Amino acid sequence: MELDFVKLHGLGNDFVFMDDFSRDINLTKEQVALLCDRHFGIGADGVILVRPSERSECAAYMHYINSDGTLAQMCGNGVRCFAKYLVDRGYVQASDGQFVADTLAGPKPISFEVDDRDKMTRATVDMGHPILEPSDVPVNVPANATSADGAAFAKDVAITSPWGTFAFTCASMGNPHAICFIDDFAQLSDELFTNANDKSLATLDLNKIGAYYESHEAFPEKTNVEFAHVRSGAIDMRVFERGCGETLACGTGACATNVAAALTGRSGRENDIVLRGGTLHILWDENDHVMMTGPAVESFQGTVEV
Ligand SMILES: N[C@@H](CCC[C@H](N)C(=O)O)C(=O)O
Repeated sequence: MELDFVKLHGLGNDFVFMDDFSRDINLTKEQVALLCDRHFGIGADGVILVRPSERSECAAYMHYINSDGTLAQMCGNGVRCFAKYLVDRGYVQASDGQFVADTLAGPKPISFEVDDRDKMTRATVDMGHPILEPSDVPVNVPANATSADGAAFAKDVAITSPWGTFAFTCASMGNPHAICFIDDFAQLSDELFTNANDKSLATLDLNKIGAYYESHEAFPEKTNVEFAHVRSGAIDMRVFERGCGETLACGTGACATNVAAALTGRSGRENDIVLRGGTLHILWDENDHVMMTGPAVESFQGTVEV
């Protein structure tokens, strides 16, 4: 079968988009893995099928599939690219400046900016409220803290690994995240770094430690794993994503990290989250909504045989 595709990315977190308004694309896990393969396929972190929405207020439905073929409820970088796909192809009027995207995690209102050719450049997505109750994240640990709004959550919960014990704060943005803040990388085992003479977030061996925690028994639906370092005015973050491994950026991960930093008293509620692929601006507002702002870029389009 030949399928048309468009490749888009948000800060290097990249996706193969396909028009599935007729709902007749049914990809197997193997086909998704091949499309996402960087040597034998197009190369991407996930596939996004653009489908009709059953909600009258929504322009379309984003069906997100990780590169290993598993479904995820939400994708922050993907939903900005979804907005660009819809605006640039005229499914959403550029002059409207806003619309609502439908996702497995519910409707997400989006406002966007366009350039002088009416192509979308940046978007702010209302990602909704974070889910903090541990059983809803889900994470199999009891809540050990309460937010200023009275929400119980798992704060800096110690979970052991073969390389030492790490403290995770857990939150869901529709999909699960476990965030570990590290102040001093020099204290960690040499085995966790690709260069033990330069221990930093940049040299942390995420393929080792991220993969371990992604599938840890504490996380019944697996988890996205973030390692973060708070500095003045910004938070540096790297992510090992459930179902695709390390990516250059993760929108939901940036939102969850911002929430976790605020919840644990490490920062305020508004931060630049600095990822390998660039920076997202995240605000956890007074109405308990997390607002994510960042770019979306189209790379190329083509036809592929699956
Ligand atoms: N890259 C995404 C998240 C994609 C889904 C994730 N891997 C999961 O399985 O939950 C983002 O930008 O949020």
